[in-house]
Amino acid sequence: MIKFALIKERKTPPDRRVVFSPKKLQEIVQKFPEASFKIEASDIRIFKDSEYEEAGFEVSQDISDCEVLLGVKEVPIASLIPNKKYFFFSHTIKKQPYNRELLEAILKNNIDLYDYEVIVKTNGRRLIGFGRYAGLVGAYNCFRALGLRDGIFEMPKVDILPDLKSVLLELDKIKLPNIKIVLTGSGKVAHGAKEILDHLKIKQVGVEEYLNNDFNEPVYCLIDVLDYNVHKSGTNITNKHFYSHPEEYNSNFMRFAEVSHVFIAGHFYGDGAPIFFTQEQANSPKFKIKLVADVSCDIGIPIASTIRSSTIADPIYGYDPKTGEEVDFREKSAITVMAVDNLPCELPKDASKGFGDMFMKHVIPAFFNLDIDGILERAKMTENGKLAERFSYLQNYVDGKE
Ligand SMILES: NC(=O)c1ccc[n+]([C@@H]2O[C@H](COP(=O)([O-])OP(=O)(O)OC[C@H]3O[C@@H](n4cnc5c(N)ncnc54)[C@H](O)[C@@H]3O)[C@@H](O)[C@H]2O)c1
Repeated sequence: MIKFALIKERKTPPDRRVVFSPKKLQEIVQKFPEASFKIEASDIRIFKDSEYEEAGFEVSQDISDCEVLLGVKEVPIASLIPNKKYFFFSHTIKKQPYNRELLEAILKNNIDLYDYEVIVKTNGRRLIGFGRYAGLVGAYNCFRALGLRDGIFEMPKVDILPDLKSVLLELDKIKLPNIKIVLTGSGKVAHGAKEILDHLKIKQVGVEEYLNNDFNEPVYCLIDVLDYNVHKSGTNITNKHFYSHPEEYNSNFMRFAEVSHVFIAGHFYGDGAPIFFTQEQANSPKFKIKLVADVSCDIGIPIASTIRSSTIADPIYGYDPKTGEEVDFREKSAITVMAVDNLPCELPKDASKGFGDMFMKHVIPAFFNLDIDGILERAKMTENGKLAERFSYLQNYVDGKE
């Protein structure tokens, strides 16, 4: 028998998401009778404690008898229970300075940490994440910002809507002007954003058509790394080559910036990759983009206008390309920016359900099939108070030496 617990989220601002809904848990225990689940009491979770109890699960303040603890966001150091297996987004794999002490505490407390970001296939492709919901909410927020800025329509904020269905109903009420939208990426975020564009029946066009033609309807173009970067030799190789040698490429994004009104950023930006546009480029008379919905949300470097992340409470700001400073998003000279970095939190019920489906499909079986596909092995960052081999590159970071 493996005893799992759904732990309470303790980060501020409160995160209402959870790994499994009560219904999903019922499905799991039916399929895997050797799994049991206890729920740590929480007054902020999107599903109430009483809903788990009604589904037949024990809710308690004490989950210390459980072996595998499942959370979403970082667990505060003071709340870590030693000698457990934890699953959560630790935000340490890129050596994020603000979580160095957390990883150090995880090692000191002999915790086995499994991070959702490294639950991957053998080819390294991620299996689990909230990306789709970030893309869905990010694209919705993009049109909400457009409506507010240009005074052409008003849309409610997603976090006051109950679910995705209501979000789609709100989109049905708007009419877009004849804009050109460029959407970057090829993963879950980009595809989530694409779902919204397709729901709005915006026409998708190919790169050449997008760059060269005018349209009498709104259109979008979905572009990937070799569309917006070009190898220094002038001949592009493969996406894989770009991922491993980004420094051999130059940005080719300006050709899109010169014809697009809106940029929805849904790509993954790897270290050393060419930047999308600089302040200087944003200042050039040819630069046309006036709204950036930056779901990728890498601050400061790749997209000059993303000078900070924004919040669900206050999602939109303006960027003045002349000064590089923040201004009111309604100012004529401004590029409007939406850069909320916790977008899936705006849709906690759907995001939790979707996440639970993926976790059930890709991870739960691994606990009961001796991990034949190596899913758990690859995702295990720490064991016996040490970093796993795959994560030994984090040693200097944990030791405070970089
Ligand atoms: N704002 C938010 O709330 C929010 C939420 C979730 C994700 N995100 C961010 O959105 C971005 C995309 O996330 P996702 O869920 O779509 O990721 P994903 O893992 O689903 O997709 C990433 C894509 O990028 C490609 N890729 C892999 N390595 C790359 C590299 N070195 N350079 C360029 N591309 C590479 C992959 O092949 C894949 O197609 C990430 O930066 C993520 O942090 C933001």
